[in-house]
Amino acid sequence: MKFNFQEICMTAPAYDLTELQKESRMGAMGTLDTAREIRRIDLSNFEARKAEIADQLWDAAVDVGFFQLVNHGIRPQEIQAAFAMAERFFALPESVKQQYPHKKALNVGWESRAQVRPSTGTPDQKESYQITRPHMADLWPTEAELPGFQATMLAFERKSWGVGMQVLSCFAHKLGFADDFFTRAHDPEHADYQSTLRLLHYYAIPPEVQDKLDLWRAGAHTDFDCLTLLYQRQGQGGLEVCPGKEMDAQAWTPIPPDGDAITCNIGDMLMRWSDDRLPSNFHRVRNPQPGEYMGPRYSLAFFAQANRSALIEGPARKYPAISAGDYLKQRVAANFKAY
Ligand SMILES: O=C(O)CCC(=O)C(=O)O
Ligand SMILES: [Fe+2]
Repeated sequence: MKFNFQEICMTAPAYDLTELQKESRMGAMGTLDTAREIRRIDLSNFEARKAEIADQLWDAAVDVGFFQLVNHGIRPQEIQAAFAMAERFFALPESVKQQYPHKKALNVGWESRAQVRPSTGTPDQKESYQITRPHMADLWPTEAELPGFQATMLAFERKSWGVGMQVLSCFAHKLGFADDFFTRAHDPEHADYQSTLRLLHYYAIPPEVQDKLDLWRAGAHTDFDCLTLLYQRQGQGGLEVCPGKEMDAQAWTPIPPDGDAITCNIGDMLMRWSDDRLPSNFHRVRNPQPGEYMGPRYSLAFFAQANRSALIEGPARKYPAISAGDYLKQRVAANFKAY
């Protein structure tokens, strides 16, 4: 498939969500800003310290929108086990992975170079596999193909959900909702649960193209969800952020992997649900530059996406109510147009 930059620009205004119109303007390289502080929030002793943690989360979310969680209760061994399994999954033969293809209607399963970001108009240089509990019937590799994969990933998904709900309970509190408001909206026992664990593998850069890289590992975007929990691997950097309120300046700040800290960002769903008080933020994964590590990059992302039937409506009703199901459908459609 050929991509023509002008064509992309001309089609951009056709997006009906304002989030997408914004995104279509964010494809340029921009400049570097290393002065922004990515705050680290300590979740230890959560129940007793909840009020203090909620204040810290709120301030970090409002200022930069990205923050890192430490002492979050997920053990380093569990994170490493999930990464090891993800690596094994992506190392399966193409013919095996093809049996578990991405389903656009449900946004689950395996894809390779299929996600075209509205910002760049080119396919992300990655493969990914998405797990959404209720829709996995024919999408798990068999135990013979990859022993222990399903159990490891389901356990990791559940742990990530737990941490995500702690953070969201703080935001609920600050927004004047009941503390368990978002936990109920992300109920995993419900058939319309749509939170997703995504395994990501950005391809190693072959030597012959290392000095002429024009594609993005992940083009600039905001996430569709309420909250993203991102796990990165030491030595495999490239993630950069540009706070939404500063998008006109297009200055990007790197967020290097940092031990077992979980990198978090607010997504568009929570921005809308908070009447824009909690801004979602642009981020991207850039290619390594000459002299940097050119090997593969793995990451794991948990997207807390409210259940399909949940109604997104802020306390001040700034936007018309929309179901989380309808909201997500529009965003997925704009990213996977080709099929
Ligand atoms: O892999 C990363 O570091 C970022 C992934 C990401 O932003 C996404 O999948 O939405
Ligand atoms: Fe993202």
